[in-house]
Amino acid sequence: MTNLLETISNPEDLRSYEASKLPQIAQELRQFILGSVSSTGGHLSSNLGTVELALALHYVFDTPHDRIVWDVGHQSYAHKVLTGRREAMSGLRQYGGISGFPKRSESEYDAFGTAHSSTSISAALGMAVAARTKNEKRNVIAVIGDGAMSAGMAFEAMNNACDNKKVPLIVILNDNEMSISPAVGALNRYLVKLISGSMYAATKRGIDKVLSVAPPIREFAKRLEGHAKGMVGPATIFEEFGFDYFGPIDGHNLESLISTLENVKVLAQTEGPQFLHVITKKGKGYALAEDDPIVYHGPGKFDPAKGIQPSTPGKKTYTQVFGEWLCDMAAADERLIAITPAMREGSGLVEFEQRFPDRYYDVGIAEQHAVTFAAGIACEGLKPVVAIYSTFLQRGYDQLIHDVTLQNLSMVFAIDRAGIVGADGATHAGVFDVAFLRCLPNLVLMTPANEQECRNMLTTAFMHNGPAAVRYPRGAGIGLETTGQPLQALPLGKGHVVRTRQEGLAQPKKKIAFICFGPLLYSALSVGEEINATVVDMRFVKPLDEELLVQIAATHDALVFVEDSSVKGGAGSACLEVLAEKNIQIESLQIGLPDEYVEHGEVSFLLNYYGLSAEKIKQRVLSRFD
Ligand SMILES: Cc1ncc(C[n+]2csc(CCOP(=O)(O)OP(=O)(O)O)c2C)c(N)n1
Ligand SMILES: CC(=O)[C@@H](O)[C@H](O)COP(=O)(O)O
Ligand SMILES: [Mg+2]
Repeated sequence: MTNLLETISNPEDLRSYEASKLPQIAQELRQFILGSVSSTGGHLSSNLGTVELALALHYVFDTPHDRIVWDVGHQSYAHKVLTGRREAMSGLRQYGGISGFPKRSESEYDAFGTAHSSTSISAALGMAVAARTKNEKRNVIAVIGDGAMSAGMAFEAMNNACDNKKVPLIVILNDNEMSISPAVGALNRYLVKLISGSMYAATKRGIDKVLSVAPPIREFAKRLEGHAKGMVGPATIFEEFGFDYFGPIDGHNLESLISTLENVKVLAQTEGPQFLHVITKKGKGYALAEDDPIVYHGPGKFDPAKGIQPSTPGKKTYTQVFGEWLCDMAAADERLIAITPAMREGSGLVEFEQRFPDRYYDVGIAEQHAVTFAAGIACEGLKPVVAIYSTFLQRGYDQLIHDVTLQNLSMVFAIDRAGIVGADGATHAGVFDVAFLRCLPNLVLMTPANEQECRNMLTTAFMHNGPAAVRYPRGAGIGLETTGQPLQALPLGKGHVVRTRQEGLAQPKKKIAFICFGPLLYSALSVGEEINATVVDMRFVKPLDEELLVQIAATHDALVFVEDSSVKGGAGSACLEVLAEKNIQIESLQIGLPDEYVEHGEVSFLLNYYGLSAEKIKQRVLSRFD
């Protein structure tokens, strides 16, 4: 049988097929995604779940003239394949290859860049308003998951959407009852009720087969009228927001999807904002992913025939170090409360939830709420630990200022994924936190160079009377064993000298000192050994060990600041501010991430690319000072 997927270079090709061919294309597409993602790594479960939806959308709508905004965008692989990037999928998330998320610069079909959740309805509404203002006939579709729908931004957008009456906005809720871990919260419970209620009503009334075939347009119109007159039972929350609501329908039934979308398309142009609720299965079509969509949410490479195999334990990741510390600290101090905005697995909280369920809060994709919720807990004398990725803390910045640091509340921010994160790229790189945190009064900010320091810093943060943050990277440390180590705090604002340059050696001509923040200390140390430089582990970005800095400046000819965060506004800049204030002049070089967005790719490759590998650090230092 001819492989139809291979004949499709763009959605026009897809639209040239009879609808009866779509199930075959869906099957080929699903197989392709499984084969492709298992050979590159990437987001699998969500993509297997949206194959039919992507096909139906590109079949019914006139893309790229009509706009599709994929929320988070981790489910956009089928869309990528159908829009000319089938071959490029082999380079997915690798340096120079295509992104794992929609990206405007990558394709005209990527209407909006996404990766951080819950932006789709706002962006789509903006596009729909623009279309109406410019008198362009265009449909704009936001595809948003049930997890992403839990965030404040999605509600802010819905709150605003129907005030802009008659804009051609279509919101599709892709409901698979999962976030990365099981979806949480009242909205999730409401959706579950909505699904079971609708199915019940449909069966009882024997009218539209809600989960199989969609009603024709006159049935849609009848239902709209019925809702308006309050005849079809209570309105859904989405109708209360002002949308026309349809569904739930089976998001794997192409016939139903296509006829429903055709109807919704007409209604959006005449009636304004439409809301379609589709039910999908995360991991659909690959039994292992259906059974465990969490493990297959974002796997590395694996053999699809065998599935993901247990790996031989290697060095512990910082996430594991944090997860262990959290359990140890919770056992030692019952004031500890752990909070995650929907990142239980990624942040290392699985064991904590099992052991301390009463002190565990998954608040959904709600970083702003997570921070202020923790602030409230801190006001009452308990000790919240907010486990959050650096990039997602960006969402909670005002809360961090206004609710936490301004009130000098005692709480801990365990900031994971600081620095370069690798395959997720620019949207997820944790490179701005040092710059945006170090300017906040009252906040203590620590950068561990290794696992033991990480554990000690978390303890320091926990014991500190005020807000404190520890930022640590994705992946493993140097291999220090922290299990069972005492919970020991460090002296506040004190760095330490790891290596002292030896006097009397000929090379290099200048006395150089590396002033390091975080895990790049070990790259600097290996260069320091080679070129006979002093190496300092500063530990604290705030408060800075000014005394040590001044002393090192007084005894060296040049300072090299090393950090895995943005040079602009970074820790090196903090040191230079102190030196300038004290009128100390010394040659210096700042090594960190440049004033540009970090690409996706392997971490080791990117470190080298951005001049942060030991080899590149050496080259840069010698070419500057030797
Ligand atoms: C602001 C923000 N917080 C957290 C995440 C991490 N994250 C990515 S996907 C995801 C779950 C999304 O669930 P849903 O929208 O239902 O999509 P599904 O994974 O079920 O396909 C989370 C929490 C993110 N991308 N953005
Ligand atoms: C799409 C998204 O935001 C997450 O799935 C993210 O890709 C997870 O990253 P980690 O693999 O670092 O947990
Ligand atoms: Mg979901």
